[in-house]
Amino acid sequence: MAFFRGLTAVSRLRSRMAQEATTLGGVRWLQMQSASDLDLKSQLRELIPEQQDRLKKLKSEHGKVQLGNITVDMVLGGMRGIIGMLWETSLVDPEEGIRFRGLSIPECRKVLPTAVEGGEPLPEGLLWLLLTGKVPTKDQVDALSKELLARSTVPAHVYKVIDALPVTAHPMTQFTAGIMALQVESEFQKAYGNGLPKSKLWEPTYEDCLNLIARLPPVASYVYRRIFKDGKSIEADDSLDYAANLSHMLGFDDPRMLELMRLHVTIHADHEGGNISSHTGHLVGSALSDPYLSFASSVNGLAGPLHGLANQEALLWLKSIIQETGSDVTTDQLKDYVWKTLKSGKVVHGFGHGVLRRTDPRYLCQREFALKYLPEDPLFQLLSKLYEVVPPILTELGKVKNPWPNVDAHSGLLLNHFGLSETRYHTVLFGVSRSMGVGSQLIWDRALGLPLERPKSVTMEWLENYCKNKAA
Ligand SMILES: CC(=O)SCCNC(=O)CCNC(=O)[C@H](O)C(C)(C)COP(=O)(O)OP(=O)(O)OC[C@H]1O[C@@H](n2cnc3c(N)ncnc32)[C@H](O)[C@@H]1OP(=O)(O)O
Ligand SMILES: O=C([O-])CC(=O)C(=O)O
Repeated sequence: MAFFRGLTAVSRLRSRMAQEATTLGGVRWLQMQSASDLDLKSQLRELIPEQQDRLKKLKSEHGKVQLGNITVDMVLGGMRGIIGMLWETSLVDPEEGIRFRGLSIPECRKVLPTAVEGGEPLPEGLLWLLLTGKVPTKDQVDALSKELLARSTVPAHVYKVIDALPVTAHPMTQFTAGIMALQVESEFQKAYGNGLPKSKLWEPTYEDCLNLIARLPPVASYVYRRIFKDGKSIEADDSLDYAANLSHMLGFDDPRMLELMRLHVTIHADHEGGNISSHTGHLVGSALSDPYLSFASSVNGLAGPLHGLANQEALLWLKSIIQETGSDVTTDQLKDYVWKTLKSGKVVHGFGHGVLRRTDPRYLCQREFALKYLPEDPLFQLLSKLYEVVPPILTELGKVKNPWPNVDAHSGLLLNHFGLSETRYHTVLFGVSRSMGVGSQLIWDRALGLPLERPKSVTMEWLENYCKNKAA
C-alpha cells in the first residue's frame, strides 16, 4: 500500500510540475509528462487502493455513528432527507447547489480546460475531475478527447435496432433502445461470465463506461437526424472535442453552439446520487448489471417529466405563452397564465426542486451564457420576466418548498436559439451528459466493492402498529 501511496505522491508531483510547466510554455510540459499522466485508467489504478483503504477505515472506525432519525414523513415522502447512499463524484448543497468533487460550477468554469480562451469547460475535463478528483491539464483533456473518439465506433446492429422503431417514437425511447443495443458489446458481462474476481470488476466497468460515453454522441445524433432530418446522418469530425463533435453530428457548426454544447454537457453530468437517473443507474449497477443495462435504466428515469423531461415541458410551456399572448406579454398576463397552468392541475416545469432551496446555479450559468450570446432572444426575455412572476405565485400556494427555477427552465431555449428547436429531442442531450456522472460513479462503485442496494420497505399496517406501540 505504501508503494501505491508513493506512486500517487509522485504522480501528484509530476502533475503539479506539468501544470507549472504549462504556464511557462508547452515545450517543457511535453518533456516532463509520462504516458501514464495522460492515461485516465492508469491514474485511476493509482488512486483506487488509497480510496479502498479510506472506506475500510471509515467503516471500522465510524461504522456505528448515527446520521439522523428517520421519520414516518420521510418514509411517506419519497425518502427526502434520508442519507442512504455513498456518491463520491459530486454533492449538492441546498443553498449553493452542485459541487463536482468539491468545485462549484463557477469554479469549474474557471479552472477546467477550455477549447477557446475564456470559453466554456470541455466536458472531458469534467469527466477527468469526476473520476480522479483532480483538475486535469489541457494535455490530459486532449488525450481523453482522443481516447473517446477512438472508442466511438457504433456497431451496425445498433442503428438497425433504432430503425426498427417507428420514426414517431419519442426520441428518448429511440435513445434507450440504442443504449440497450450497445449492451451486446459489454466487456463487463463477458468478464463476469468468465469469473473475474470482484476486486478487478472495476476494470471492465471502466471499459464499458468509457465506450458508452464515447458512443452516445453518434447514437444520439443518429436519433435526431433520423427523426428530424430525413435520416441523413453526419460523420464525426476527428479534429473536434467531444461536445463539439456531438453538435457537429447533429448538424450545428456555429462556434457559439459548440460552446453551448460544451457548457450543456458539463453542467448536466452529475447531481449527487439521489436524483432519479443517478440513483437508478447506481441501484441497477449494484446487482452487477453491466453499465449499459444500468445506464439504460438511468435514461428511462430521466425521461420522466418531473426529472429530465422537464426541459422539454418547460420550453413547450414558454412557447405556448408566446403563442397565446404574443411576445409583448405583460406581467399581469403572465401571472394569469401561471395561475391557469396551476389551476388546470399542472406543475410549472423548470421551477422547484427535490433538494435545492435557491435558484439552481446551472440556471444561473445558462443565464450568463444567454446574456453574453442571445440577450435579445424573445424566449430568454420571457424567462427573465417569469423569474419575477413564478416564485411569488408558487410561494403563495403554501406547499412548494423551493419556488426558484432549476436547470430545466433554461436549457431548452438556448438550444432552440441556435436552431435545435425540436423540443422533444432535448432530453436526449441531457442523457448524453448524465452518462459521465453515472458512469464515473459506477466505476467507483465497483472499485470500492459497494454492496447490493436493498433498503427496507414497510406496509402502512407496519407503520401504524409501530407508531401505536411507540405511543403506548
Ligand atoms: C433535472 C431535474 O430533475 S430538476 C427538476 C425538474 N422538474 C421540474 O421542473 C418539474 C416541476 N417541479 C416539480 O414538480 C417539483 O418541484 C419537483 C418534482 C422537482 C420536486 O418535487 P418535491 O420534492 O416533491 O417538491 P416539494 O416538496 O416542493 O413539493 C410540495 C408540493 O408542491 C408542488 N410543487 C413543487 N414544485 C412545483 C411546481 N414547479 N409547480 C407546481 N407545483 C409544485 C408539488 O407537486 C407538491 O404538491 P402536492 O403536495 O400536492 O403533491
Ligand atoms: O437532483 C435532482 O433531484 C434532480 C436534478 O437536478 C438532476 O438530477 O440534475
